[in-house]
Amino acid sequence: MIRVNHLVKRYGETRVVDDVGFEVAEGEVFGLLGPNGAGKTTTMEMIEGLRRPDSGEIRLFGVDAVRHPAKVKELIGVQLQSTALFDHLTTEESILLYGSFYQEMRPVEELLAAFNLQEKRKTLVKHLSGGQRQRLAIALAVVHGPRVIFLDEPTTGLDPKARRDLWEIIQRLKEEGKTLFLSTHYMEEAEYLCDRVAIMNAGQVIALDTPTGLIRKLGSDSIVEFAAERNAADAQLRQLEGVKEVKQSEEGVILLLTDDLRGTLSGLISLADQAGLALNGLRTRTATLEDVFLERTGKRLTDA
Ligand SMILES: Nc1ncnc2c1ncn2[C@@H]1O[C@H](COP(=O)(O)OP(=O)(O)OP(=O)(O)O)[C@@H](O)[C@H]1O
Repeated sequence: MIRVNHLVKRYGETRVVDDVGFEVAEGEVFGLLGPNGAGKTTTMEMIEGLRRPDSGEIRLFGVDAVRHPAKVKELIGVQLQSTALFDHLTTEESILLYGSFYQEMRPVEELLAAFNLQEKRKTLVKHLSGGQRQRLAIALAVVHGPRVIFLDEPTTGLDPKARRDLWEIIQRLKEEGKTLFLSTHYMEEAEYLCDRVAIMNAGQVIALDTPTGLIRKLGSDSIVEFAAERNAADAQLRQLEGVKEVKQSEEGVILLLTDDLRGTLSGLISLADQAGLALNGLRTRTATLEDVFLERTGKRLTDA
């Protein structure tokens, strides 16, 4: 349904999208995960026909999106930034206005219900909460019933409850059979929502798989974390039972990636006694996409 090959976009000397390629299947929730500036928006907007690539191929439903951007726009739904909404229209008026841009539109009632906005139908957009604005922005993207919907960082800036509500809406769209293409810098969001995730860093796709597939490739299912004042025991840490990798974040937190949590912990406690290591804030957790990012780039997603 979406096929991207060797996509490149340069601004000045910098290749902000640098030879990106992937395919998205019908009905899939596909995510671009990466830190700010990784090139996610630029990639999405080239697929949406809003920016022109310097080179590469983009096909949507078999249509060449680089040569026929206008044709592509009819087939897709793009979530507007919530700042692009008209503050002086009501929720219902906004839906009717956007619907009027298309030959056919979904009934207003159905959209208000699907996006949990019935009680806000007569409310001016400027009086909606952040979560309500985001829900409206997505309602407007699907007003004409597109098969594929693009959501650029749909939950950025929302509180946890509003984020959860939006996740539910995204899952319902998936259940309706829509294809969803979303970008996010929240790894839990990518893990929770996406069937497959392309991790982007500095313009490139550095990993692409299902969230569980990406984590499985780490070869370690658990992480042991603690803060240590010094890195003296590094070599010994590497030799602990089960440890596949030792990483140290900039704030001095040591992470042990392990496939034998029990063995690693008991070895670590003995080592701490022998070497006088204080294991401040010691905790264990299961591996996440954050660890995949750290393993590939040496940086934390949140610090990158
Ligand atoms: N029109 C432009 N002119 C020059 N540089 C640009 C332009 N648009 C984007 N860039 C640069 O391209 C890089 C990628 O930007 P992009 O917005 O695609 O990243 P992103 O991964 O979506 O990040 P964010 O989450 O911050 O939106 C950034 O370094 C950005 O400064």
